[in-house]
Amino acid sequence: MLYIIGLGLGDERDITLKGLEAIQKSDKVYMEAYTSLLSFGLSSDGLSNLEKLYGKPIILADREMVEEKAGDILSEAQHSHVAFLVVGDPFGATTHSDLVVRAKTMGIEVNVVHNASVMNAIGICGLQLYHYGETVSIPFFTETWRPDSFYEKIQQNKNMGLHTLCLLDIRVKEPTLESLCRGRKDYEPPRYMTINTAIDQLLEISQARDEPAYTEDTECVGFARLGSEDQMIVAGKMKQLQLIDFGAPLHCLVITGKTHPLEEEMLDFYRCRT
Ligand SMILES: C[S@@+](CC[C@H](N)C(=O)[O-])C[C@H]1O[C@@H](n2cnc3c(N)ncnc32)[C@H](O)[C@@H]1O
Repeated sequence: MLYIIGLGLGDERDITLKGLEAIQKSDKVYMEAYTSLLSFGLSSDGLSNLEKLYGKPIILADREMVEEKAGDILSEAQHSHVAFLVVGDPFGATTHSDLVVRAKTMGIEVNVVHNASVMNAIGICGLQLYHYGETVSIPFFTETWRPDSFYEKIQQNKNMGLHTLCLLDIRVKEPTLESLCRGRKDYEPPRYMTINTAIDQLLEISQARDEPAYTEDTECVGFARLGSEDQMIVAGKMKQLQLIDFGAPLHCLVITGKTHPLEEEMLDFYRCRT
């Protein structure tokens, strides 16, 4: 049996009772550690908090492990109970479908335990979830790679009056360029994109267009550490949010479309006053 269990967004206590029971029944517990982050991070302390509450040792599975060793995880699940933990919801903006497809193809029973995701937690600001268009991901620009495919999607959403959720890049366990050349793997320190960097990049792309889909005066909402006790939510123009320090990761940004008066009333609670 393969259990795929959502942990929610805040800390170890956000697990559901069903999720906890499934972990306790499992012979081995893996935790996916590269598409999101619980609010206390994955330091050795953070991990031991999880292990203490869940009563089981947890094996951290980075991208390499999930991509290269999925076969091993799945063959364990053929004859024992294996839990695969995912921060947020297993199907909220993450693609664990490949694992499910491989498991089902091998005849392994798959049991998914859902939890809160960033995709629904953003509802707290009052912008209606059914007024959103396609979600976009903003990757870190480099000197030589400045992809702008998110721009057309934001423009299409804007044209339809829809809001856009921008998920911001996470770089965990990325091999350094030097180490790739040397054939030995050294890793860059983890990087999590801030709202400030996202806005810099978004404006760099829109400023090169004739009739930009958004400008520094476009209304947005910035979210940091949703679901944790110190979560931060601020609504304001892009140029206002650009100056705010949102603190520790994770961050995401919503570019608003056409708003309903009730949405505006809710947004007022979060409005930037500067
Ligand atoms: C791949 S998505 C997260 C998927 C996760 N499975 C879920 O359901 O929430 C990761 C991105 O979502 C955003 N994000 C995730 N959790 C967040 C949080 N608690 N607060 C703010 N943004 C968050 C960040 O932009 C992050 O880079």
